[in-house]
Amino acid sequence: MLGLLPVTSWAKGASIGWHSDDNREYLKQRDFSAVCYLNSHGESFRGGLFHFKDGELQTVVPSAGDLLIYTADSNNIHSVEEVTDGERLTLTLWFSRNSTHDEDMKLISRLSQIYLNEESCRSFFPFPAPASSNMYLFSREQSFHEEFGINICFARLLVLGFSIYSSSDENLLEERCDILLKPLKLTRSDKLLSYEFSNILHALQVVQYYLWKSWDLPRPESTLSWGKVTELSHPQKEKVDKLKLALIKDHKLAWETFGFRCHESTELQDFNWACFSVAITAWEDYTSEKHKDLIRSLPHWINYQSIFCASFDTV
Ligand SMILES: O=C(O)CCC(=O)C(=O)O
Ligand SMILES: [Fe+2]
Repeated sequence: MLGLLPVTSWAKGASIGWHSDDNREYLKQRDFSAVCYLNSHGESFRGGLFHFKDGELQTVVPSAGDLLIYTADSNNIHSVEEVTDGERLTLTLWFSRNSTHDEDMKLISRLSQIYLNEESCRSFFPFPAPASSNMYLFSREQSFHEEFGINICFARLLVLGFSIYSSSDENLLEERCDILLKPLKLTRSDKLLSYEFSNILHALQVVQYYLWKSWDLPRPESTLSWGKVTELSHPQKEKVDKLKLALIKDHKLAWETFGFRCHESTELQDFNWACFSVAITAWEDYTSEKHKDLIRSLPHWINYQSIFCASFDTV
């Protein structure tokens, strides 16, 4: 029986002190923990070493593909050193002996509700629905107040050289982050792409996809397949700056948190809107393929009451 959190990103500054993984009343169902390291210490990040408090194995140096398994109780108190540079990526899983805590079934039932309803199946559009806007607030203080922090989606785009234009009313700026949950456009070096993204997550995912796949994407046609690019007018520029000021209260924090990724900006140096426009379509194709896979697999998952069907065939 399995519980999992999706990929965890440990940005610079992240750490966790001594703890066991079942150290809260609501975590008592955890029997075993498994951490799969998705990238390597020394290559992708510095710091972030894993330590056991007791026992023979004291320190684990994360290396891509390694899986660390231990009991979730106080026999295995552990900690993670502060990440001092780069981004540490892990996949964390918890196993329970108690089947009532099986998260597969919860997820399958949720997915069935969404996808076995024909109406929602037909109306599917592969754009991510953002969570509430304060989910994306980050600040140095524990209390994530928008007066001090940064909006992490916006900060990530900013560090990669993009900014955002929203044609929404001026007074929407008052609502700050909520503006990012509405349709918006991307700008870069005073140029504006007329294509309208559904929301900030849509824009961010296309940018990430472009960074990931830019070498594999088909060559752009001479004209942009999505919208056109214009020079930002003076009033538009003012609006872009106003939004930036409203969403990034702590500029230094934005760079500290995401700036290490700047090697990616070399890929963005000869940025080409036509290529980017190809990425918009390619991303849409990619996500709708994933969606089709999910619909195809769902009956099988329901049948087996599990998403992760391990095969025990001997080689
Ligand atoms: O990422 C790791 O190495 C361990 C993470 C951890 O201790 C936890 O998530 O409870
Ligand atoms: Fe832990």
